[in-house]
Amino acid sequence: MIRIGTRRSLLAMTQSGHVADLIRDRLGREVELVEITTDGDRSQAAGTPLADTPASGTGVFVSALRDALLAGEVDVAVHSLKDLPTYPQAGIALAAVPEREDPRDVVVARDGLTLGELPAGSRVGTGSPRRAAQLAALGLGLDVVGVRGNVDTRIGKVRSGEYDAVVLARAGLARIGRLDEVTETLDPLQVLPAPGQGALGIECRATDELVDALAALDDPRTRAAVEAERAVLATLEGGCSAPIGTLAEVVEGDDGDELWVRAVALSPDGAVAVRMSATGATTEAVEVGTRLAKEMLAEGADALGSEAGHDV
Ligand SMILES: NCc1[nH]cc(CCC(=O)O)c1CC(=O)O
Repeated sequence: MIRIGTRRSLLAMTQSGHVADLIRDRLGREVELVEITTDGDRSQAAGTPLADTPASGTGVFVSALRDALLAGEVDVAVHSLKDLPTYPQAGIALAAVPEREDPRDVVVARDGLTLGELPAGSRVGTGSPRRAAQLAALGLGLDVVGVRGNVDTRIGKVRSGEYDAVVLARAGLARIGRLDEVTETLDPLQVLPAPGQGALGIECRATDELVDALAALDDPRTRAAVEAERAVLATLEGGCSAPIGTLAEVVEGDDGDELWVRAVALSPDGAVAVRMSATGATTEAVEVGTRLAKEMLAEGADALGSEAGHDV
């Protein structure tokens, strides 16, 4: 019996349930979901929501699941990959990255509108410096305002008229069956997603026999893409604190599959951006991402500061 530790939120339960199905179908093993209540959940219940990925350090949600793994209370933890820090955690293995959902950001706006149709001064909610900077860079005169809470809470602020629109990850809406709320899917040409967005990270204890078994759930194309994106993030984080968007895709090259990686680093107000791309072998994902980020730092990304630091 494999025990999967999960938070109680709808998105977490859906993601854990999806991985439970994969383990049953592909490994033929029995699975049980074990609920883990985190400090973050308690503080949300008490009415003071925390950011699930603070500007520095590992998010409270990620930490609680890893603690349960290391204590032997559960055998597997499922995370949104974009919530996982780039540096490894002692004793924990990232055993599998299954096939990714659509990584793009989407708009949920009043009256079925797109960003371009919203009048200047419209209130657009996002808690992410990456989204805020890229929205500002569109030059539409939108009023970008902070928003916290789960997906339902955020959509509710559009329904109630408090905001004209919110920007969210398409993958989160897809997983909880709310894609019908989407009024526009943002082209990565304009808004690049967070590193790892739309992908899941499946962790287990590094010494567990499960490391080898779970490898069967790994999708090599997704793994290559997210390794490149996380290398971009890790390298840029070392040299600047600007909001970052990046997307790696496996595309058809002259000699078969190759990785195509796009990335942007922006000043927090979106006024200055360094936007570049790189291609390379799918087997050299980390190298491609690292090289791209180093070029971006040399092109001025190192001077794009943000007190808010990194968020998703
Ligand atoms: N930090 C919030 C978070 N973490 C993962 C997702 C969505 C699912 C994903 O990107 O895999 C979201 C919500 C959002 O950004 O809209």
